[in-house]
Amino acid sequence: MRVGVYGLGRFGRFWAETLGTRFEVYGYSRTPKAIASRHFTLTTYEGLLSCDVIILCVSISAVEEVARSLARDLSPSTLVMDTCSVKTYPLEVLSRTLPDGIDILGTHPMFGPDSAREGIAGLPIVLTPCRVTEEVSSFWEETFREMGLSVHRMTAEEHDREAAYTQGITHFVGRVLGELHLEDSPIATVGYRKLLEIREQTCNDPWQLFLDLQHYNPYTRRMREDLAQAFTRILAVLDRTLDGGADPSVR
Ligand SMILES: O=C(O)C(=O)C[C@]1(C(=O)O)C=C[C@@H](O)C=C1
Repeated sequence: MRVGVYGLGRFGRFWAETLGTRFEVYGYSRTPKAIASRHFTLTTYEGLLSCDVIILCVSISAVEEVARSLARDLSPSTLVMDTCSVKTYPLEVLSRTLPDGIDILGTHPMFGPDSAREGIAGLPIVLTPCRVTEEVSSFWEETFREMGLSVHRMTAEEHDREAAYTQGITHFVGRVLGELHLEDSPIATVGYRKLLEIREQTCNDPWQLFLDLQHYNPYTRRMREDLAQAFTRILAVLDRTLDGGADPSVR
């Protein structure tokens, strides 16, 4: 099976290398800067089109444009797999844009080059079958299991609802911490070090990922509002207890 990876940014490169240990992987990048790797072969757009499976590793906001060009050029029965950090929006775009004969399987590897530095064993991946036979979905589910991943099948809606309050909240808090220019300290507590780690990991990702996570997941707005209200509630409790002398155990 020839597996094509469309997009060789930080994640695309990492995923092409990881899959290249099991499959014949061809990496395609629209920017001419892409560098070859031991585990995959660089290819042209035409080379990518000849693959049996094409894995999209592009930003969420680029999916529509990429899908439009693939829709014109793909041969029937190709499997297109996305890897976006949200699921409802890209799967809606792919089903609307790609012709009927093209299979679509949604995935979200819940890790990247930073979080999988020690390997991918035990890390979660979400599988959202969209327009694909059960046989193909099961093949990839089994493949990811054999690679040591923890596979979770869920609908796009279930994924986005849950991811808003797990990944979405983490990136939001990480970016807020990034605004504070916090420094390491010789007396740093374990908890503080964890905060710095969250800042590093989230701010290391492209700014576009942050924007797209907050924009294209329909549940992140609510998460941000909940967070803002929680912040305000805690400040109000402090104001009441510190300034008014109220009992601090009463909230
Ligand atoms: O390991 C990294 O580099 C990541 O940032 C991975 C990370 C995350 O931890 O939020 C970022 C985007 C993907 O959707 C999944 C996971």
